[in-house]
Amino acid sequence: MMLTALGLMSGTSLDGVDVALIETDGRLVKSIGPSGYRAYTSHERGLLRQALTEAVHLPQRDARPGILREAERAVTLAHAEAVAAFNAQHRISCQDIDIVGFHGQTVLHRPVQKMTVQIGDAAALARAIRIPVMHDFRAADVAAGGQGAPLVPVYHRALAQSLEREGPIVVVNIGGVSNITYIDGPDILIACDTGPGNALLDDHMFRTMSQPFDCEGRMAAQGAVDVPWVIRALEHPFFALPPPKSLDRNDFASLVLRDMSPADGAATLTAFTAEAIARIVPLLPKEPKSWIVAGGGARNLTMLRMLRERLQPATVEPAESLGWAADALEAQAFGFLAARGLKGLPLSYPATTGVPMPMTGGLIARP
Ligand SMILES: Nc1ncnc2c1ncn2[C@@H]1O[C@H](COP(=O)(O)OP(=O)(O)OP(=O)(O)O)[C@@H](O)[C@H]1O
Ligand SMILES: CC(=O)N[C@H]1[C@@H]2OC[C@@H](O2)[C@@H](O)[C@@H]1O[C@H](C)C(=O)O
Repeated sequence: MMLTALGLMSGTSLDGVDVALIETDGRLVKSIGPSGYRAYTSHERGLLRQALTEAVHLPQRDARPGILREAERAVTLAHAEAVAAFNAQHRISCQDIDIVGFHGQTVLHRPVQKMTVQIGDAAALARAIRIPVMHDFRAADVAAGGQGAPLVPVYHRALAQSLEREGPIVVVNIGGVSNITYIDGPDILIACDTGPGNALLDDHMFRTMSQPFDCEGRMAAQGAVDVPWVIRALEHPFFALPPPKSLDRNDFASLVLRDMSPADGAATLTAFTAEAIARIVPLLPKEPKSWIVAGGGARNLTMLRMLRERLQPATVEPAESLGWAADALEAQAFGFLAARGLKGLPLSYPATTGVPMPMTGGLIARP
């Protein structure tokens, strides 16, 4: 049975809430509907940044001391507003939507300690929007010994099925953290995080230029890469680990650039992200033939150039050039995952998260 699913994603970039509608049975994507976005205010972003700092001390995953409670309230409210505005704009009523997939906001991700924490109150959201809400997608995987991330690979696979192209294909999502999905025919699906995405670069642009990100990679385009710094940064043991593997947004936050201009800093951090993505190639079964770049990083032209230089002769193209919505892809994925969760289908596999067996997940909150 086809379901109309509304996916909601608030990613590690802490920029806002993406909303996307899809029609799916959890296997096939029948149609892709409109998408929307509700940016966080600077107050909300500040709260989320504080929540990330405080989450490091969380004693258990459902505890919400201090600022975390306040941040959770803000996340829930922002999502409720995002859905209300989206439904009003597209004249959709709550009865038209079968299920909402609510990722929440990750504030801590330490799978080794079986801790992955996404804040957001699903029961309150379900009451506010009067639609059943599936949430807590990562917990079952982590409890079973998996990484709990990335979860979008099953959606990338569903989209790639409609592309008639020879594998292996890699979809790389450059959000706050970068992750890849390797697809080779109907049976081979491998995934992992690769390293930084835009988070270090965003933090650098904010610190040095009071800008939220390096628009189109213009700042990086004017700078010179500090190659020894990138080589040293890549000595971190994470990069030599084979997939599956995952990261917390702040796993590389302790890496500090030496004193350099904002442009050189942007160029160096962009090169670090691109090089970290390219480092996954020798850890994959075969060299990919084509790369599809999704996430906000696909809008960074310097990032795309640096990726092309490192991944040739493979082709590198932004997801949008295939007609995929680069910004809404993850929100669509969480709509798709909600449909899969409702049907008890796997969200993750041994080769995508390291979970011992294919694993379904998600909990339901009803209005
Ligand atoms: N026009 C642009 N030029 C350059 N970079 C951009 C542009 N638009 C967005 N970005 C980058 O993309 C980021 C947002 O990406 P995205 O929405 O994919 O992240 P996310 O969903 O929060 O992250 P994650 O995938 O880690 O959960 C911004 O913080 C910025 O760094
Ligand atoms: C724990 C967590 O929230 N991880 C995110 C993060 O952002 C990108 C990367 O790290 C990915 O592993 C994951 O998000 C995507 C949506 C995923 O689960 O596929």
